Amino acid sequence: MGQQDIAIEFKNVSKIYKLKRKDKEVKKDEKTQFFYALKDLSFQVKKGQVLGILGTNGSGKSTMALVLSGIASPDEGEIIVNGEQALVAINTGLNKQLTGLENIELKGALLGLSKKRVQEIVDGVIEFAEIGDFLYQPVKKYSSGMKSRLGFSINLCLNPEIMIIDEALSVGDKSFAKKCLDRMQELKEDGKTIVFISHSLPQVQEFCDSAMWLEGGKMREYGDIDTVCEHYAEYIETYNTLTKAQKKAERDEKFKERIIKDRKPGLFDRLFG
Ligand SMILES: Nc1ncnc2c1ncn2[C@@H]1O[C@H](COP(=O)(O)OP(=O)(O)OP(=O)(O)O)[C@@H](O)[C@H]1O
Repeated sequence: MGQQDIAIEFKNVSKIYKLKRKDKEVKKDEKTQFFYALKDLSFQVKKGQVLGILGTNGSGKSTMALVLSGIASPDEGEIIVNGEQALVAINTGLNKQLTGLENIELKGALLGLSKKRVQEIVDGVIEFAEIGDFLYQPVKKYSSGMKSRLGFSINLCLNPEIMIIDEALSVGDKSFAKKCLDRMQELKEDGKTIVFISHSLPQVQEFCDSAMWLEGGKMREYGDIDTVCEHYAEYIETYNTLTKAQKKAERDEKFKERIIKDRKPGLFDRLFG
């Protein structure tokens, strides 16, 4: 496979977050900790590939969407993206003070689009989002379903080569989710590269041709859709048989593995100094 066939490449990518601990038993100098939201991920996504990202709460899926779309940058490693990418997510990308229309104009200006192109996107959003006069209201007055409709529609109308969808279908009504899925199917048939992050295993399995399973910020498995979904379903089934205390112990154990004990001064000075 040549470099021209690759849409996305991660080379040893890590994302580090700062964590403030308030528990009384934690020593003063350990109140601030750093941990890996994503750890040492290396993989490639081919052009036209439809990749599903699976993982339980806190496994790093949304962080993955942020670094994939360039909203957040990795703290270690390198991400190479060939083609314009757009992120569709519930809570990112929209300015709450601005109206829906102003959000489209702002996005167009940031991307350097012509007036004509922006008008085409506005027309497309009016048709697809079906939010009526709310387009002229500030986004802070929108319900989460409306925000998702607007965000999804803007990104669809931008027609990006790489589309990253983070849980955008989990809010709003079923008929709109169906309309989005139909549109995503068209994008897939058009050969666009799609990264689809969802809590719904059946949705991922139906729509994607490959899957990545994230666990504790690390890649547990990456490959053919049916194989990864089967292993993930088995894991979830076993996990669901655990008691509350066992689940908590497992979560705590995984979290400990993500904490960075060895503070590399250079890195931390650069990140947080
Ligand atoms: N801005 C932030 N600052 C500090 N920690 C963060 C931040 N964003 C996320 N985290 C933490 O990073 C880890 C990964 O979070 P992320 O949201 O990527 O997981 P997720 O798989 O999308 O979870 P969920 O399914 O619950 O949405 C979690 O432990 C989360 O609490």
